[in-house]
Amino acid sequence: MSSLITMKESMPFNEQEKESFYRLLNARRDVRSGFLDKAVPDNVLQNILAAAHEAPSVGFLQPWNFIIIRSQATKQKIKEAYLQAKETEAELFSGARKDLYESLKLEGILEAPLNICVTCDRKRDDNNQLGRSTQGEMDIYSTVCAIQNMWLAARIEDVGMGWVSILEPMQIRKTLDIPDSVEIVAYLCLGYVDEFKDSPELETKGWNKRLDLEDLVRYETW
Ligand SMILES: Cc1cc2c(cc1C)N(C[C@H](O)[C@H](O)[C@H](O)COP(=O)(O)O)c1[nH]c(=O)[nH]c(=O)c1N2
Repeated sequence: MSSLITMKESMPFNEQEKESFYRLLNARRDVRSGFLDKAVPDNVLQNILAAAHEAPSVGFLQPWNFIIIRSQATKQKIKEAYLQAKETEAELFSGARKDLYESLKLEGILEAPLNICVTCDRKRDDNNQLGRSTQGEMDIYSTVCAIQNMWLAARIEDVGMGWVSILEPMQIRKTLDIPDSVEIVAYLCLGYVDEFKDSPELETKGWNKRLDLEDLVRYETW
């Protein structure tokens, strides 16, 4: 594990560090294509997982698990599940919107050397209700915080990461033998890539635009 990750820092961040951090936020991308045939070394994977494990979690539950998938046979089953789910999702669109949907590359399951399924154990530390007695889904939100940390760590390690949610959770559960009490939060594809794009692909391909931040911020009440 990298010493950078375990180092406890009480010092404020200097200007260069701040600049790097904001550059990282800006440079993070969801990556679904351009995966290279190059393995992610164990120490790099460890850094990404350690970053996830640094995430905040309600009641300090740390409700996450990470299933590391390298088997091409398993990936193939997940890819089939994706194709099924995508066919159903495509029915939601018509005309030019459907054509655009069909033209998008929305996963990199087979090409990415590494797939990771991130789960939330809903029974972990069951008696520890701190922070979630009124909002029971806080353990899931905590797991999403871990995934965002992975996204950032992957980017700084030069590893592309994409989130594939066009999947029926039941199919993932069956393929990966995940117990019922464990919620599937994310299916991720990771690997070195030929490039990180400057902007979200869904923006450059005309699916959606980045909203103006000022339109989203309200003061005092809704
Ligand atoms: C919870 C969740 C689930 C998904 C995604 C994201 C998140 C947060 N995204 C990626 C999404 O399209 C992407 O984040 C946005 O388009 C913005 O692009 P950047 O992430 O900034 O590159 C995504 N992309 C995709 O091609 N297939 C998918 O199934 C999903 N699923």
